[in-house]
Amino acid sequence: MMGSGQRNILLLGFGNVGRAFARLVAEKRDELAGRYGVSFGFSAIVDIGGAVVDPAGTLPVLDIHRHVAAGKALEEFPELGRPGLGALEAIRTVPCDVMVEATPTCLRDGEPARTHVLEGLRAGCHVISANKGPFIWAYDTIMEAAMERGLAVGLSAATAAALPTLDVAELCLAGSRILSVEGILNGTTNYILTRMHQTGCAYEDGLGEAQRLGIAETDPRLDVEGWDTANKLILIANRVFHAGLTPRDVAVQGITSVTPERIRRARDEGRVIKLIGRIAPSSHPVRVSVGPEALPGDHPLAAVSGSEKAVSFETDSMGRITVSGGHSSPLGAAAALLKDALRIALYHDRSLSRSSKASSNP
Ligand SMILES: NC(=O)C1=CN([C@@H]2O[C@H](COP(=O)(O)OP(=O)(O)OC[C@H]3O[C@@H](n4cnc5c(N)ncnc54)[C@H](OP(=O)(O)O)[C@@H]3O)[C@@H](O)[C@H]2O)C=CC1
Ligand SMILES: N[C@@H](CC=O)C(=O)O
Repeated sequence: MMGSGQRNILLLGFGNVGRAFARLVAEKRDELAGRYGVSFGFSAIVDIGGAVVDPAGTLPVLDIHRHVAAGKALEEFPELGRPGLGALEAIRTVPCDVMVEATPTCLRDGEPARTHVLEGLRAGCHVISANKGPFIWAYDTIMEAAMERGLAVGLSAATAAALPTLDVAELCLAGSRILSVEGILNGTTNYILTRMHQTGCAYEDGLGEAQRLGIAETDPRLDVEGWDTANKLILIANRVFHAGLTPRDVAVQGITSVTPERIRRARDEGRVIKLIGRIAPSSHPVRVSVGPEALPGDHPLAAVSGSEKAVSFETDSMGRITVSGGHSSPLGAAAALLKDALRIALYHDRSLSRSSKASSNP
């Protein structure tokens, strides 16, 4: 537990991202201890059928990973498996310092992850999330619950993961006014559009490939209908501009109507079609929109290809800052979760113990 040197993690969801995260943390255990003096253990991992539990935080994560990769159910892991143990029961009964949410994003109401996050905070855990659902619907409620308890909420993995978006806006651009944000924030659609551009294939073919890479959402309509991009923009707008937005407030168009013919026409004109998300921070209310656009070849986002992403901030005093790369992948999402977990361990916990101050940001 907190202060004993090891931070224990309760992980919800053991799919592409959950597995990549558990494995990354286990494989980097010695490196993290050596470089940062921080050590993480897992006290519970939960998926839809049950859980594995070890309140001491010594779950043999790599063995569990191998067990699941061999096609066996998580909850059937010898001795530590708990068939039928659900997320809420695990949150209420298994001690942890940090709860990681990596279950599927639900656009309709953010559940059940929204309840998981609030219960995790009530149980006194910091929360880091790859899941956008809770925060598109209940951002302010969740942040208030965290602030009241002096707990941190990390959203790097939910806001384009390996591509830093919040860090750039909040840290690198501190003191500058952000006039506009535009970006390619969904790797799946950028992968599909790139394949269509290169090979003339239909969008369904590119989607199958993105699913095999493990980057498409559990429900891939979120990707191709533009909602994953919109959800990331809502989180960025709510965090950076205190916009108070939900999915009801955004104009979203995806790529399902982008035909090979339209791609060809754009190419003949020296243009490239990309799914672009925009935030206009100074409009009231803050305006967020998503849709396919035919960019001229020299546009800073035109060369972003495959599952890579990019974000571009226009500022009053630093000019235009564009960050690109950070391709979508379960490993990239895992690395973003690890970044938030480390930051909580290094800065939040220590400053809390020194000053007893609360903060909602890791
Ligand atoms: N894939 C990526 O590259 C990225 C994904 N994300 C986000 O990460 C989250 C997870 O994505 P991903 O790993 O790809 O999705 P997967 O579909 O691969 O994995 C989801 C996991 O959650 C489990 N699960 C579903 N419902 C529950 C529940 N009620 N309680 C406990 N576990 C549950 C599933 O169990 P079971 O398999 O048994 O059904 C599965 O283990 C999503 O919210 C996504 O938006 C963020 C960044 C990148
Ligand atoms: N489906 C997303 C991954 C998670 O955010 C993407 O394709 O970028």
